[in-house]
Amino acid sequence: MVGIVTLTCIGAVLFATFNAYRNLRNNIAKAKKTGLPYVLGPFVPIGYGYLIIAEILGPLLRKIPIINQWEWLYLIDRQVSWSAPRVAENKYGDTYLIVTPSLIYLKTSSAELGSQVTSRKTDFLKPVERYKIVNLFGKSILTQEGQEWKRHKKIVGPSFSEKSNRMVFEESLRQTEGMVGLWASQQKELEGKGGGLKVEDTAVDAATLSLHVICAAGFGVPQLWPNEGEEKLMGNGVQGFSELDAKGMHTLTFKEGLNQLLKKLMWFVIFPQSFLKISPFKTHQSAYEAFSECFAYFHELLEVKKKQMYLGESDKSSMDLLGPMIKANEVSTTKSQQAPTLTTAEILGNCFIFLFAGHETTANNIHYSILEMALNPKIQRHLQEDIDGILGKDKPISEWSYLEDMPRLYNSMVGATMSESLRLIPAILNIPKVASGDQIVTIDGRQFSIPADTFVHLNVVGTNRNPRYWGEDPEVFRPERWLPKSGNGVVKENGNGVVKEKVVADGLEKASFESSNSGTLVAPTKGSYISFSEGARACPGRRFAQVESTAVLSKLFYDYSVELDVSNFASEEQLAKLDSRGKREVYEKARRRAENVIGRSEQIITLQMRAGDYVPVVFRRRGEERFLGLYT
Ligand code: HEM
Repeated sequence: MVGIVTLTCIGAVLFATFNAYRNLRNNIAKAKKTGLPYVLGPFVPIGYGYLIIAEILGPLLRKIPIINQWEWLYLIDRQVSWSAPRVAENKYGDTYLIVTPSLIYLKTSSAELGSQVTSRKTDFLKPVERYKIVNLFGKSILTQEGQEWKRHKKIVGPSFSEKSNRMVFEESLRQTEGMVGLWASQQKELEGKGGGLKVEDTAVDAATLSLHVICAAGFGVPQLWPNEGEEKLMGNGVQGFSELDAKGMHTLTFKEGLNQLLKKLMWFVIFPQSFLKISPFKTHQSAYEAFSECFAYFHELLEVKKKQMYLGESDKSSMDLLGPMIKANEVSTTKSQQAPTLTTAEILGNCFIFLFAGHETTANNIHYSILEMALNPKIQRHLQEDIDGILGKDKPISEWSYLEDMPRLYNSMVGATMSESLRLIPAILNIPKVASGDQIVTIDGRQFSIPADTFVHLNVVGTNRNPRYWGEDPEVFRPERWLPKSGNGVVKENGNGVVKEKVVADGLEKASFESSNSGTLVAPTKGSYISFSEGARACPGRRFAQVESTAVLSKLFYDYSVELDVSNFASEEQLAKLDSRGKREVYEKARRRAENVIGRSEQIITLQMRAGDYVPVVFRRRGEERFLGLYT
């Protein structure tokens, strides 16, 4: 008996090995035909199984002599585009393949190829089966392809309107005041004595702020900071959603539920919900609790909103992201054949996707932009000069105008700063696509045939830092490159390496902030700035995020300057004895540490600082800076 089992096992292994060998040979033949450079390997970290194997096996194999020379080992590091930007591209060129027995993988940092991939939406599909995990509440625009995606897009797309952008602007300003109010309440004694507002980890507060903005502008349920009273809601709160304590049968507040679910989402990747529900581990139980609380809240929210619509309050500003979906749901329940419809589960699915796709991404952009300002005092001063020039002195946020001020702020150093920050530190490292059949593409005037089912990764960092499009200093944080007429270092190409004239403003900026009379930001070469992706599947929340970041950064830097906290490198007494040069040396130490910490960032869902990493900063009232004046 044992003999038969052993023989069967050996037979199965031999068969699998032979099959793998045969497939590899086939794939090598296809790869050779493309004419693109390729590297061989047993697998690529696509899919959770391979990802886990790569995470465990990669570091082990990299320690073994001779084996550690294998290029493949470095290419499969899922952080490689961030941790070693453009190293592979410098060796193989902007486009290369990894060939394995199970698939051909293509990675590209070419704007020309990227544009073809994103614009040929039926030739290169989104591998939506890999996004299934976020179908926790129902299918959504993110997790659908083809006709189904079109149906979602038709309904969800109009949610991102100018009306909702205006709400985002106003809410972001209010929330920035709320966040600063929290910092001030935590350290009253420091401010006013020139001590400033010390913030240990800006990422945490930026995440809360961003969640508050989506809750209010997206779902009409404004939120409070812990130090604020309910009077701050000015009657706009929604019972059961806006309070600081859980009400009724709920064990978590709406905000706690969302926060907890977004933080613990990875558990739903690893285990089925049914297991998390009965798991003896606390962290699993709280992940499940967050899910079921959110499920209940989303249902209740729909009811509240439907009631508002029924009562003729559909124009209430809070209807924006949800309104079009609820209307489509009403159509679906009345079985009208005319308009596209959405089921209740699909509305919940899309609500969750807005939170999932829009919350951490925007928060990270705000967080890293603030840190870049602390690292680059001269740029910070330029930013503040622009803000002052646009807003004048002492303008309360109630007088900031979305139509007048927003476009001017966006098209100034403010928009330039967040765009530059997102160019160098994008939220997502790779944008995945799959070739739906053999596809002919053109790169530098040559045609290549990409085999069917090739898995494509558009390398966001590799593209955004490609010297071909970004001039001689693509690694340098230089927001001025986005401003027109500044020797901006954005190279316009026609795809054959021929430099064309510089062009300003892509369609989006023009359409979005059209009342601008202050010029527009430089539009990079098509396909060379892909932090929001491009084409039909580009981020629909782009303007939402841009408006939010613009408002937050403008308000913060209108009132405050940010400096790195140097208390780990010199005490107050030591600082008092130092001359300018000595103080600058201390600041440089803090800068080196901060750059190190930022460099260690990693992509879990989005690119963010590692758990336990943070860069403490101090916000000081304008005119009370300690270190910025040392950099003239
Ligand atoms: C700085 C902030 C943001 C960045 C960098 C960003 C980036 C992206 C990228 C790269 C994609 C394409 C992903 C892919 O193809 O795999 C995407 C898709 C998406 N984003 Fe954003 N996003 C941001 C903010 C937002 C916001 C605020 C929302 C909503 C409120 C949002 C909603 C979505 C949705 C629904 C999709 C899926 C679109 C589709 O598949 O058709 N994003 N985003």
